[in-house]
Amino acid sequence: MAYLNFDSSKLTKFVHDNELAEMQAMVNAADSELRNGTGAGSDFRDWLDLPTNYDHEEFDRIKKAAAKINQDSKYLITIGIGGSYLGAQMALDFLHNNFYTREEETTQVVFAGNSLSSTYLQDLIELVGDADFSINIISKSGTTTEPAVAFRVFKEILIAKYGEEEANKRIYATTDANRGALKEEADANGWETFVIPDGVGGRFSVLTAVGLLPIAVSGADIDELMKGARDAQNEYVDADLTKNEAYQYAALRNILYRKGFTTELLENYEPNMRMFSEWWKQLMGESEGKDQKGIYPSSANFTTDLHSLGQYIQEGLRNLFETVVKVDKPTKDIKIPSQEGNLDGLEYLQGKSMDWVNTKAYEGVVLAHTDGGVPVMTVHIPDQSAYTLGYTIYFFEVAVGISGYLNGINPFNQPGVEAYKTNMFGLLGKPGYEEIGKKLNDQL
Ligand SMILES: O=P(O)(O)OC[C@H]1O[C@H](O)[C@H](O)[C@@H](O)[C@@H]1O
Repeated sequence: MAYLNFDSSKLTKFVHDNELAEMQAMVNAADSELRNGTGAGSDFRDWLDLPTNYDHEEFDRIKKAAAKINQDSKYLITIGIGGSYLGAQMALDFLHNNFYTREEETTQVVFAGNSLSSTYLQDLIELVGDADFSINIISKSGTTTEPAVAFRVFKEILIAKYGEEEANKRIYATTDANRGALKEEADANGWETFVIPDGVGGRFSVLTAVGLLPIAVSGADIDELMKGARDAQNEYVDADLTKNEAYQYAALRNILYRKGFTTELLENYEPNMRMFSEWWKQLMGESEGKDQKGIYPSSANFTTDLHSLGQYIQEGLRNLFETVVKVDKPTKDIKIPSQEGNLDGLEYLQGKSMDWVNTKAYEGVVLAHTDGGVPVMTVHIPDQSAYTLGYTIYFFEVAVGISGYLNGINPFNQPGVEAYKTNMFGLLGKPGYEEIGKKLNDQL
């Protein structure tokens, strides 16, 4: 059995025994497109062997930069959006205490540039106050509006606080190796730079410096993270569906999709995995939602959302399926105390582990939702270690590569995200976009 345990045993009501095997020929074709680069978007497959084929010199520099930041900064303002944000945030949440703060000992990693909210940015400025800080600006293109705005604001504060020379030592730029506005600015000012490799798209970049620097600054073990991903890279190579659980997941979600189950909910039973779902949503949504087709990636956080979305999932429109990422061994457990009088009626649970109760809730939900007509699959992950996270990241990355090719699309581009940007630039009066702006303003 693989390190992760993918459980599709509850799908029998929805998927016949023969169906998975009948996908094998299509999976072989998808595998060949992915591995041999014969599929669309083949220039963006370098994440496939990233865990074994990364820049070790840069990896060491990341650790050194993290150590320096830990010494000289109370805050690391990590600026980025989409693939240049979600991976780091989800890893920090996944790997740390729910009330994560490293303020007292070392550096608190905080995020900016992931929205256009002026209130958020001003709140962050007020949080940082007079404290020492550094900036990690992350942008593959170097031109994305949200991070560029936040960077301007914090750069100005940094220079005012430290003067240009010291400020230049406190800015770390993670961007393209050779091109782009950010690369140019970094070179001109002598900032330390880290590379987002050409062949790794933003949503596949968490195991590059994009994720690794903030994760290392947070004190998490990036060696273990890479080791987990490396072992997963070695695990999920066989195109044989009986042997490859990441491919099984990819094939089964396509089988379900073709039966009308067009929305997938990624679910967890740990509040600090909420952002894991947000990371997964970009990975799946940007990869698969194109050519007017694709599974819509959504999420739910349990047991919390059983008290809000639970009704819909149980009895609403039957286009949903669920993929649970279940932690088998919690980082911490608590025993439920006894209480005199038993007024809350919970005495039958006294002395029981709270995680056992959480797991019984999960089991009950799987059966109820299955009865209600919602297919449920589970990816069991052993714990919330850095190793497990690296492994799990790779599981979903390789699955979406196969899944995208199974559905006949290019899983590695994202042409659709430009449409709103063009409109926004027109409305903002960006030079070169005046005509578009004029037309749009007439429509408003
Ligand atoms: O890293 P950047 O070039 O700033 O891009 C950040 C994000 O924004 C874009 O709009 C894309 O849709 C994403 O795929 C990307 O991750």
